Amino acid sequence: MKKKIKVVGAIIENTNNEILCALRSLQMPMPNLWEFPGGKVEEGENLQEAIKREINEELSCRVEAFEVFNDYTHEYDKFIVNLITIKCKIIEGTPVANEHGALIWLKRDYLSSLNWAPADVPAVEELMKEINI
Ligand SMILES: Nc1nc2c([nH]c(=O)n2[C@H]2C[C@H](O)[C@@H](COP(=O)(O)OP(=O)(O)OP(=O)(O)O)O2)c(=O)[nH]1
Repeated sequence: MKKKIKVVGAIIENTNNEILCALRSLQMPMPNLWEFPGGKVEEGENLQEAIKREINEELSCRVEAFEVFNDYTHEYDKFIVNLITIKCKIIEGTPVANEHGALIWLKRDYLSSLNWAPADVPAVEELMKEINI
């Protein structure tokens, strides 16, 4: 049976209404795909705790986590990912790519120009449907 992992991803928007997109590095599994920064939820952690910890580790900044934005399960060849995206706001620091190949801020309209991890596609589509200011 395939292993199922629970993963949280942060949807971080800046004051220009751009979304933070992160490129998985060549050292990571599933390299060269774009994702929402985050990672696996550890045992005993709630989603909010997990996303704050992951963002601190990966981007060296602190976020406030709001509501769940999208919850989608995707079956990859070797495992199943339940990706839960959460809207977040940076409350301290500026994102630094400690682990990712690149970080970019993109307006919603351009999100589909990136090659996203398959589990992220529904969240990306939902974001693109949100009203652009
Ligand atoms: N972080 C993140 N992972 C995603 C997304 N979409 C998606 O399919 N994944 C997959 C890639 C990985 O197989 C898995 C998350 O693993 P990870 O390697 O980022 O998690 P982690 O930081 O806890 O890693 P680790 O050091 O414990 O191995 O979920 C996404 O938007 N963000």
